[in-house]
Amino acid sequence: MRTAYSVETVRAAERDLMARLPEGALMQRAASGLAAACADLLGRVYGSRVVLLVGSGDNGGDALYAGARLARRGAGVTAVLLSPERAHTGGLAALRRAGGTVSGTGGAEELIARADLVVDGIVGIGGKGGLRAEAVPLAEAAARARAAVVAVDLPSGVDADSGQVNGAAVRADLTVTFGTHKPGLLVDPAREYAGSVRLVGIGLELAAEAELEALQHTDVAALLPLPGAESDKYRRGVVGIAAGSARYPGAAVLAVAGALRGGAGAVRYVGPAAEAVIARFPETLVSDRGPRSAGRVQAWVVGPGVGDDAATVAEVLTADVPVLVDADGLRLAEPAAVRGRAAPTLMTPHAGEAAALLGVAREEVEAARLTSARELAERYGAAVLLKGSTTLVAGPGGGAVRVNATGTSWLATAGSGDVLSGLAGSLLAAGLRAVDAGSVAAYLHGLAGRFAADGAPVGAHDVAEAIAAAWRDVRD
Ligand SMILES: NC(=O)C1=CN([C@@H]2O[C@H](COP(=O)(O)OP(=O)(O)OC[C@H]3O[C@@H](n4cnc5c(N)ncnc54)[C@H](O)[C@@H]3O)[C@@H](O)[C@H]2O)[C@@H](O)CC1
Ligand SMILES: Nc1ncnc2c1ncn2[C@@H]1O[C@H](COP(=O)(O)OP(=O)(O)O)[C@@H](O)[C@H]1O
Ligand SMILES: [K+]
Repeated sequence: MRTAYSVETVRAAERDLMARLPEGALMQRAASGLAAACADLLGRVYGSRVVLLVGSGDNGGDALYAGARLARRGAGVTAVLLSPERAHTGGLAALRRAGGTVSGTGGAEELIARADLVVDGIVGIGGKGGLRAEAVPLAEAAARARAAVVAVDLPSGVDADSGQVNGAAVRADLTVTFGTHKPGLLVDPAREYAGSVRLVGIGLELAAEAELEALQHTDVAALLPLPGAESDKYRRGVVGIAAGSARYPGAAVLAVAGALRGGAGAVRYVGPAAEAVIARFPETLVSDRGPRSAGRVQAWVVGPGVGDDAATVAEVLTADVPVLVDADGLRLAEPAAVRGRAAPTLMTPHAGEAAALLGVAREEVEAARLTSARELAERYGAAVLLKGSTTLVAGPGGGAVRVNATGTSWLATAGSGDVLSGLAGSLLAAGLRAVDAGSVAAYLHGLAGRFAADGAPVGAHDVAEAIAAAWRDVRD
């Protein structure tokens, strides 16, 4: 499991560790890891031109000490000081001793244009808001330059805890982060500014709960529901799909396609698209009676393509088994009916649907994914899977939010959300907890999207078909 911790937790762990170590030891660990990453990126350090962008805090100190290490290996290193009187004293002295030079911000843009590497030590976890005005032209020059950009701890200007970006921020090719990932490195829009991320251990002991968790292959493999020798189709779980309409039969077909690949032993379909479902998937158990009379299921999926069929949504919400609510179902569900449920509920909105539920603009949700997912989970007392460039799954009781690492923008294709809801519903029926079902489904769906696309556009049915390959890859 990859984890990310809040700034508050990182600060507390740093304090504990610093109290036990000689002064400056932690910063030397950070600088040594940073210099090594810069050297790897440069390939040849000797003779290279390195520009350090140095702010007034310890983030700038890391950059200065790393710059000193590179200067000792023969790089030409210039530090651009944003606040010369407040730059880290020890770091500055170390850089000067190693033969590095120092410059103010005048002329910095030309230096950046000629550099092989720009190290962004403007601001780290001490940052508030977007970049300050004097730093903006430097970030812009770095973005224009051919130099590789390495961010120290975080790209300056992004919010470490939320992943929000308010105003200008540095765009890095690589971020070297210390001790632990910060939430902003894993959640868009900030994630996009970070480039690839390298974690340098500095010995922090993080006792508190993580803010974010990202499942890895082994975590997913441990959660996948596998049939035992004594399994039969009912013991593996039956998932009910209440989806589709005369107008949108395809949503039903795609939700069933996902559900058949999710580990439940049988898929039961109720709704007006039974003919289309059976034509494509003859193994589906179909019923033209309402959800309550359709026969026992261990979990329901309701909503994809149901149009305005509020009665079906309301009926499913009274079920005493886990229910996944998606698409039209999110619009039609009575908030009180969701909140009043005793069995688990998993809601799977995209940003537009989440915005409608929260009563804000879509852009607000996209700018603040983490808080939006948490807020929805709390308001509805449900697990919430927020889809999009970063897929998050928040539990109803707070705690670490799951962030999916496998997504690909090839998944932004009509109907792929229907496949996801069928898949997640199937995992719920097989017995996974709501947060696990959502995050395992997002993981498999993301991998399936990558496998199906392989660099070319795909349709949602291709994604469904690739889910089996995603399972095999995870279990390998
Ligand atoms: N304390 C330590 O021993 C260690 C610190 N570490 C480094 O220290 C950093 C945190 O250092 P600090 O607490 O000094 O804080 P930062 O260096 O992140 O930022 C604080 C300074 O930046 C300025 N600032 C705040 N917001 C800004 C903005 N939006 N634009 C421009 N300037 C802004 C503030 O005036 C303040 O002087 C970490 O991110 C990490 O890089 C690491 O070296 C690990 C060890
Ligand atoms: N930019 C993106 N990067 C990664 N995944 C994305 C992106 N945009 C959409 N997705 C994924 O594609 C799927 C689309 O679902 P949804 O928006 O419900 O579409 P539909 O309603 O057409 O099925 C979701 O799994 C979502 O997370
Ligand atoms: K930085």
